[in-house]
Order: sequence, then C-alpha cells, then structure tokens
Amino acid sequence: MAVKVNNICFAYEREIVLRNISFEVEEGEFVSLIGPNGSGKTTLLKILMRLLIPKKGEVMIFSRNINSYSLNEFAKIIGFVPQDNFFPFPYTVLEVVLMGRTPHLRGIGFEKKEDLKVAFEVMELTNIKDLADKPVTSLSLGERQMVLIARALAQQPKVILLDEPNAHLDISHQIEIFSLLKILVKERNITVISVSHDLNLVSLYSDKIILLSRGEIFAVGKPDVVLTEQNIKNAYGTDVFIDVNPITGKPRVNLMPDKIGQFVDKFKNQKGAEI
Ligand SMILES: Nc1ncnc2c1ncn2[C@@H]1O[C@H](COP(=O)(O)OP(=O)(O)OP(=O)(O)O)[C@@H](O)[C@H]1O
Repeated sequence: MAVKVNNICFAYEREIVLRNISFEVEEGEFVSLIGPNGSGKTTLLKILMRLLIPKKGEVMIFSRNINSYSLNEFAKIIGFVPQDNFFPFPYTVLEVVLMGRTPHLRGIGFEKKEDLKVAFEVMELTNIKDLADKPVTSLSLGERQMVLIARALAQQPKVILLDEPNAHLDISHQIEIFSLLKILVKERNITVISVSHDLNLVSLYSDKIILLSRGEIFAVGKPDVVLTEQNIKNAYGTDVFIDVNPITGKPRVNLMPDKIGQFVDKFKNQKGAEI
C-alpha cells in the first residue's frame, strides 16, 4: 500500500474542514481527488505533504507514519506540484528543475553529473528542454506549470501529489501531462494523487476517483462508479448528463446549463413531443 489515510479530521480555526477521511491508494495507482470549490481537496494534499497537521487521524506512506520520515527521506519519496506557480526570483528553468535534486545531493550540496542528467531527462519528458536557460519569471503560466512538474519529477519520488496540474494548460498540454503521468504510473510504478476540476480528464486517466463534498468523502471508486449523474448532482448541486465516450468507453460528463436541463426534462416527460 503506497498511501493509507486513517480517519483524518482537520480544522483551520473552529470550522471543521475535513471530517473522518479514510482511504487507501495502491502503489502504481492514478488517483484523482475531485469535489466542489472549498470541499477540502488542497487541505487534504497539504496534510499528505506534512504542510498541515491533522487534529485527528494519521497518514501512512509505505506502511510508515509520515511523521517518522526525516525531511530528506520524505522529500525522496514524495513530490508535490502546488496550485500556485508564482516564482519570486528569476532563476533559470534548469536551476528550478535542479532544486528537485536537493534531497539527493550529498556532502556540500553541489549537483553532480547524475543530477544534471536527471534534470535534462525530466525537461525532455515535459518538453521544456528548449527553455532551460530562460528565467522562470519570463514564462507563460502553462510553461511554469510544466517547470513545476519537471521539478517534482527530478526528485524521482515514488508518490507525486499534484494540485490542479492542468489549471493553466491548453488541451494539448493537458493530454500531454496526464499521459506522461499515466506512463510513469505504468512503467515506473509511481503513485499519483492529483486534484482536478476537469471531470472528463479525470474520467479518462484515473484508476480511482475520490469525490469530496463539504469535507467528507462522498464517493470513491472507479470512474464509472463515482461519475454518476446522481453523485454529481448531490455533491456539486449541478445537473449533468453522463454517457459513455464511444472511443474510450469511459464516462463522459456533459454540462447542462439550466435551460437545456429544463428542456431535456420536458422532452423526457412529453414523449413524442415535436421539437
Ligand atoms: N489558510 C486557511 N485558513 C482558513 N481557512 C482556510 C485556509 N485554507 C483553506 N481554508 C478553508 O478551508 C476550506 C477548504 O479549502 P480547500 O482549499 O482545501 O478546498 P478545495 O477543495 O481545494 O477548493 P478549490 O477547489 O476552490 O481549490 C474552505 O472553506 C477554505 O475557505
């Protein structure tokens, strides 16, 4: 088992943000965390990253409590791609990617040939090799996102946590990055836990989906178990129409603005009505 979350509860102040959260993630699984704004997804990732301490419960990574790892051990196991890709200093792309090698550096901490090799390999994988000498502050939001993903990959972690990795990416880069993550899962047995609002992307790539609603797990399972019209209606308060993508065989979530929803309801109720 790569990750085991046992009965986590968390509150920033008085209001409880996460309540009795328990789930398991197998090694080499691609898991997506979904849920409405404010449902607690980022908070949960931050707890897994040890950036926040739960009021109750525990997190086990590879059968060890996360608090039992030294900082260096932990950084070799877990990579994090945060939601915010603001860079305060104009480091070059290569410098930022090399920061991911920090837990692997020995002695006085200068990079070795091996570190540069890994940095160039992950820049190649994320298609940012041509940007290596550019300052990160001069990049587009999508390019910065790729740099953060490359930095996390440079850590060579066993588990990667990503907070909305597709937020600033165009559709081609979204597919590119999710496909890359899927390849890492399959070929290198890396475990991915990714927060995303794009339900169709999540449907295509996830082995398992965890749906959070108001700080609790509302549903968990394979895409066709979690992505149902009823679950989405109950968790998000929104009507969707879900069918099966004829090419991939995965659930396809179709948004339905109110008027279309009313129209479909009317149509369903008036069989034979002329349109
Ligand atoms: N630093 C903080 N201090 C106090 N409350 C916070 C803090 N960060 C988040 N919250 C609150 O905790 C709740 C969960 O927030 P969180 O960011 O985990 O949700 P989320 O599901 O990731 O949302 P989104 O989809 O909008 O990114 C929200 O009500 C939010 O206002």
